[in-house]
Amino acid sequence: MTYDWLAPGAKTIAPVRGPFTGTMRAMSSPPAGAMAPLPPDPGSPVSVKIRERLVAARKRFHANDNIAQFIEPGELAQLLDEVEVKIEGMLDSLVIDTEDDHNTRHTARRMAKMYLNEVFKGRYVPAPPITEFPNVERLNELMIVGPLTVRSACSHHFCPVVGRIWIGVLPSEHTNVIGLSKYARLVDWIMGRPQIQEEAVVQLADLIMEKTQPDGLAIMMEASHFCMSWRGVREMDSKMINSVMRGVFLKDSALRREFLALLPGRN
Ligand SMILES: Nc1nc2c(ncn2[C@@H]2O[C@H](COP(=O)(O)OP(=O)(O)OP(=O)(O)O)[C@@H](O)[C@H]2O)c(=O)[nH]1
Repeated sequence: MTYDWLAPGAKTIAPVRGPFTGTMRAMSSPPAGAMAPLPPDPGSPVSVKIRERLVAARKRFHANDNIAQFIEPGELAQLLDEVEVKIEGMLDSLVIDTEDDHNTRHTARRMAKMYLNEVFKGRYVPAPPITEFPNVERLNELMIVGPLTVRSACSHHFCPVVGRIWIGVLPSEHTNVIGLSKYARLVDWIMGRPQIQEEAVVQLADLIMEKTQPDGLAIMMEASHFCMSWRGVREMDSKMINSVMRGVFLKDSALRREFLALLPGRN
C-alpha cells in the first residue's frame, strides 16, 4: 500500500487507518491451528501502535475519551511529527502553497502542536493530581464554585465551544474535600477534548462523583458553539444551556432551586 504523505515510491505494510485486522485477531482467541497475531510492525506510524494497544485492551477511543494510559514515554513527540505530516497533506489538498506562502509555511506544525498539546490535551495527558482531604468538620452545606471557563471544541466540526460552568456539591461526612482550584483543573481536562456538550457534563459529573463521593452534585453549563455562529446557520447569540444532577439533587427540588438561584455571575 502506498501513502501520499510518504516519500514518492515509499511503501508501508501497516495502514494508518482501516480495519485493523491484526488487532481484531488479538481481541479474540485465534482458532486452534490459526496463525498467532503478528507483533506490531516496528515501522508502523505511532498512531497505529497506540490504536493496537487500545483495541487489544478493548478500550474505547472516541474523540472525548482520554487515552493517556496507552501512550508510552516519547510517543507524544512522535505523534506530533505524524500529525504534522498529515496536516501538511490536508493543506496540500486545500491547494495552499505552504512552501512559498510565508504565513502558512509552519502552519501544519502549529496546528499539530495546538491539537496535541493545547486544545485536545485532555485526550493525551493523565488526569490532574487532586489532593483529597477528609471532611473532618462533617460539612454538609451546599457549596457552589463558578463560573469556571469552558474551552472546548465540538466533535462534529472541531469548531470552538466557549462558555462557563457552575458546580454545586452537597458533601456528606464521607465526602472527600478537594481544593477549589481542582474543580477548574478537572473541567479543563474534560473539556480539552472534542466534545458534545451533553456528554461533556456527564463525563465531568462522573469524574467529580468518583473523586469526592458527595451526597449530591449539580452541574450547569452554558456555552457558545462556533459551529453555529462562525459557519452553518451563523446564529451569533444563541447558547446551549444544560445541566446534570446527581444524588440528592435528583430528589430534592428545593435544593435544585437553591443551586440555580445562587449561581454566581449568572443573570
Ligand atoms: N446536541 C448537540 N449538537 C451540537 C453540539 N455541538 C454542535 N452541535 C450540532 O451538531 C450538528 C452537526 O452535525 P450535522 O448536522 O451533520 O452537520 P452540518 O450538516 O454541517 O450542520 P449545520 O451546522 O446545520 O450546517 C450541527 O447541527 C451542530 O450545530 C453539541 O454540543 N450538542
